[in-house]
Amino acid sequence: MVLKLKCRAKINLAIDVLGKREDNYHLVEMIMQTIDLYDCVSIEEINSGIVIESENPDVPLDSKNIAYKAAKLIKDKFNIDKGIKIKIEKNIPVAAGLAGGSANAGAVLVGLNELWDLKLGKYEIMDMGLNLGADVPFCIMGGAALACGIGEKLTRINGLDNVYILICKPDIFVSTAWVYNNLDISKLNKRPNIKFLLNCLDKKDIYNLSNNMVNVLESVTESNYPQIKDIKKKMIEYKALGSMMSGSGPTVFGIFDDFDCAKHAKENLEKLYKQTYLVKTYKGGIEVE
Ligand SMILES: C[C@](O)(CO)[C@H](O)COP(=O)(O)OP(=O)(O)OC[C@H]1O[C@@H](n2ccc(N)nc2=O)[C@H](O)[C@@H]1O
Ligand SMILES: Nc1ncnc2c1ncn2[C@@H]1O[C@H](COP(=O)(O)OP(=O)(O)OP(=O)(O)O)[C@@H](O)[C@H]1O
Repeated sequence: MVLKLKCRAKINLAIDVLGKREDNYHLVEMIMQTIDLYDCVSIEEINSGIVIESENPDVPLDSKNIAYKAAKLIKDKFNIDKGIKIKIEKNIPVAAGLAGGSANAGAVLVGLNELWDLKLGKYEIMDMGLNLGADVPFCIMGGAALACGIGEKLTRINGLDNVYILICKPDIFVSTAWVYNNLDISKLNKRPNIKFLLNCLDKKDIYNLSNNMVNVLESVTESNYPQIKDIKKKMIEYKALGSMMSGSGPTVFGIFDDFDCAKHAKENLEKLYKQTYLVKTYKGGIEVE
């Protein structure tokens, strides 16, 4: 039996960093939003081992793949001696700040729970996901959330409802660890007002939301990669209500209230940056087909 799952990318509408834990992970306050840009992950039982298949050359096919780690975690925890073949059809840009790998890992946990009838509840799966990465629990939950702790303490919130999001990823590689390690918390001059932004979401005021988004990681990535400023400037020129870097970057997103403006922006940005996608925000998370 082959089980097929869709797993979606996220953007961050706000990121604040409040401190650092002893293990060097940072304490954050973030607004997370799922978007309808998804990878298709199919899983199939085999006799032994963990096999990863993907046609995208940027996706590792060995134990470095976070989907491999997810399968190993389940196999070890439940002493399962059967193997698994995981096929990843990538649509989410890799190393983008969109949590594509985390979404794949989430899909494997959700899929194996079903395939092997493990009877884990959603929160148990999310807890297991945290062992793989800070973004994994949110990818499993989906929709929109306020994320605290290192990103795992999630409170469901009213998110953006069917709003156009233009995603634009410059062709550069940014390491999440490098960005966090180069952030000087004592020197942050602009921080998000999370309460205000949550209030905007409650009132469906996407104009004030778009104008007041802040990601404190942006200045770190931006200082090394001028493309980020360039894309943000162009998004606004093309009439985005607001534009910001997602996660640790380098993807920049723009929020649009008008389809024609969003389409025009896409057509122009993709001449310079080929990984440009026009999508909408999404209410769900991982879905079994
Ligand atoms: C930037 C975001 O994508 C925003 O949603 C997340 O905070 C990062 O989540 P992620 O990529 O799932 O993070 P992980 O794979 O767990 O960690 C990658 C690296 O990022 C740093 N890291 C991550 C999350 C966090 N709260 N503090 C950190 O300092 C750590 O150096 C870690 O070694
Ligand atoms: N299943 C996977 N899909 C994509 N990349 C993967 C996967 N497994 C491991 N990787 C490795 O992880 C790195 C980060 O990829 P990913 O697409 O998850 O980044 P991201 O969007 O920045 O994630 P996040 O926002 O959670 O930090 C890549 O450089 C890639 O080599």
